[in-house]
Amino acid sequence: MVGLKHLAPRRLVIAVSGGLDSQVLLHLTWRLVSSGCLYCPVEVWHVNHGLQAGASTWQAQVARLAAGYGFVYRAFRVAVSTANVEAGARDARYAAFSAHAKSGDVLLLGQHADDQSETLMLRLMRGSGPTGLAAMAEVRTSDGVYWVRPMLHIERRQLEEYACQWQLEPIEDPSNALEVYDRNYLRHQIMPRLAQRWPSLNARLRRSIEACDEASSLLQELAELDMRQCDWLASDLSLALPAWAALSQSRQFNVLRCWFLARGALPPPVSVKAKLSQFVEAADDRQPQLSWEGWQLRRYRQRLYFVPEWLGNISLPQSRVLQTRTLLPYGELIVSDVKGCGVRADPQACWEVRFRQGGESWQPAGAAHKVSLKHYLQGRGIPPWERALIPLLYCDNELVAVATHPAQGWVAQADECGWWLTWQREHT
Ligand SMILES: Nc1ncnc2c1ncn2[C@@H]1O[C@H](COP(=O)(O)OP(=O)(O)OP(=O)(O)O)[C@@H](O)[C@H]1O
Repeated sequence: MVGLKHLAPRRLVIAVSGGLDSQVLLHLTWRLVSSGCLYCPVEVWHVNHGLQAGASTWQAQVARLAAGYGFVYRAFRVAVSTANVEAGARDARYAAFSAHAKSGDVLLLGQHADDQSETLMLRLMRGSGPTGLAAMAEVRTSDGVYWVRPMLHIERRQLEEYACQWQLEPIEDPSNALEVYDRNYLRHQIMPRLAQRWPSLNARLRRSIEACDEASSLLQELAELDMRQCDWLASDLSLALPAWAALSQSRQFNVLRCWFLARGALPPPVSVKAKLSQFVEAADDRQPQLSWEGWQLRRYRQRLYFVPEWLGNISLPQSRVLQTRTLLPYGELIVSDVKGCGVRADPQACWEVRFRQGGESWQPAGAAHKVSLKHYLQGRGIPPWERALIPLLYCDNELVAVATHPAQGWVAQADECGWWLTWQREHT
């Protein structure tokens, strides 16, 4: 198995459906463990999608398998949305794995070379670009968890021979025969014909996959360079509009695509792309915006912002009593003691966090007199859609501090000692 011996996991988890691939994966792992090549706790995880009559029987069969190999066994029951059963089952399964995996875990999945070729073909049919056509990654990390597919270079035929040699008894999922599912249709009707005409089909397709993977890495590197050039700020998800607009159109799209994918959002569809130049050229005071799939592109003072739509729909509390940690609907305020500068600490006073209603005024640190909050926020370049969300700190009904900059400490009135407030804002 590719690379598995070289991993040093905190815990090794094998995702086992009970089918051919995962049974071979399980057996190979057991051989590595029993020959002393792998020293770590090993667990077998099974997801019961509850979709088939045999689901509970399979769950029990996988439990027996795991016990036979001497591995810890865990099963998760998930609910699958029925709109698209195939994708729903996969999403529910990956969500269950993500929810239970911990940083340092290595999670093994049993996809093989034929699965990889099918994935490429499915993505071609969907019109994917280089990133999609790079198909499944052999190793991917997320939140410290390694998702590894060690059998991507092994053909299904080889797995069948292995299963036969070791007398494994894979569970046959009857839904694998249903050609209403695109993958099954490809597997049964298309791939065998292609392989007849072009022998070593998987190896041929793998060359394209590798070329796409390389092209995708280059596009990512170019996007990172361009984003730096465009003064991209992670703190407020924005970049400089003039620098971005000066790029060629392909590089503009490339920046947006990589930017959005990194935030877990879908890249802009063709309909949005077609409106981009109009959006860039619109006058500032028109407050132009483009929306798709729960996200918006907005402009403010020569910067381009990528804003999650839910931000506009948050229901904010009228007021919250300030605590050492005050949880707000999209972030947290943390109070710590400081010397030299801070909000003057008076534990006897009534401290509250509120949000903007309009008409507020206050006296920022160093200012000779009070200013309107609206002008203050304009002066700090806070975009209009952000202003309602900024936590305001009140002491005995008087506005004393304003959290204008997420993810940074903020102070209002200088004093000998006091409180330092950190506003940790959640971005999606
Ligand atoms: N119900 C499940 N529980 C745990 N892991 C699963 C489950 N379904 C799939 N997997 C994991 O994902 C891999 C790829 O899944 P795929 O969608 O090809 O499912 P599959 O065809 O049912 O896999 P298999 O050939 O193991 O039956 C499997 O090899 C396995 O590691």
